[in-house]
Amino acid sequence: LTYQPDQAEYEERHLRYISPLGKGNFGSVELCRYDPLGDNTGELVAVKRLQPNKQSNMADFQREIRTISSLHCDYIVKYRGICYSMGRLSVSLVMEYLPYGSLIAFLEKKRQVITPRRLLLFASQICKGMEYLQSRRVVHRDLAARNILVASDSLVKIADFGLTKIIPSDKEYYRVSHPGESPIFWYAPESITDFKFSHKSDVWSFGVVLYEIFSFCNHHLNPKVLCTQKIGPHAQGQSISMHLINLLKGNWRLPAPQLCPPQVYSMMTACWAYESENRPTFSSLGEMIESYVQDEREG
Ligand SMILES: CCc1cc(O)ccc1-c1ccc2c(C(=O)Nc3ccc(C)nc3)n[nH]c2c1
Repeated sequence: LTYQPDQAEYEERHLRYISPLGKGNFGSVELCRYDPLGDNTGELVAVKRLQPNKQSNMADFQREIRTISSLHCDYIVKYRGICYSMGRLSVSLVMEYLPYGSLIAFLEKKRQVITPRRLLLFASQICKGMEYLQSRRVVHRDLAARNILVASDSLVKIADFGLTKIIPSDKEYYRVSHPGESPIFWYAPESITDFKFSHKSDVWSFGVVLYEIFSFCNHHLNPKVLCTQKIGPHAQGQSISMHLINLLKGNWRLPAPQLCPPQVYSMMTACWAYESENRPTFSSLGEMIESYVQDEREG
């Protein structure tokens, strides 16, 4: 019996279902224990089953697996392997299980005890994870607090690569053919108007994640809630995007969350430069955050 800690293929008969973990971009995520010894000593894993009837997603699913199996970074949820079932008809993705769950629930629950310094630590970890993705020419396309998972009180990781795209080596951006269930309130303007995605559009979304973090993911201050309030209830469907674009063109941005340090809000607004080339890079954002943590310590 060879013990292979990071084996790439999981046998379905040893993958024991425990409970649901929520709806992802494709299929749903479940908590399972991989317990080949059958004595409950196996590791807990997060498993995303692809609904077998959605064969159209199979190609996307294979691409997601190829992308994330090549990522190795402390700030990105680790790939564990795959599990074939139904005689290799359907495939499941097996990922590292993060016990604290989503950053949204964590910040809402612990808002009384979390310091701005801890929020900056989380921001710098996400920034480092994004810097790593950029070094691999991977564009996440769905960076949002809902896709950040908490590994411990002092470590968060980027998750859910269902929408990631790899930038072709001869281009600076990736253009998708359709918006899909696009979370437009996290999208850069060029992603809304031209479906263009790049590291610079991920930087825009990073600014929205900073906003979510420093508003402790307060539901009443959620980007979708605030933008919809600003646009007004009468708009619906396609015109919501156009209303949002006009607001952004008119220089409206999400307001500074309460208690948000001015330097942090200026980082957010830098990420929200309308023209993508005027936005900072993840490495410069990382330096800004580090310098701000330094000042705070000396302050
Ligand atoms: C397998 C889907 C996937 C696909 C991908 O490409 C990247 C990451 C993930 C993923 C998604 C969710 C989780 C989770 C969790 O949801 N953990 C938790 C813990 C506690 C509570 C309350 N809720 C929740 N842990 N590891 C996870 C990995």
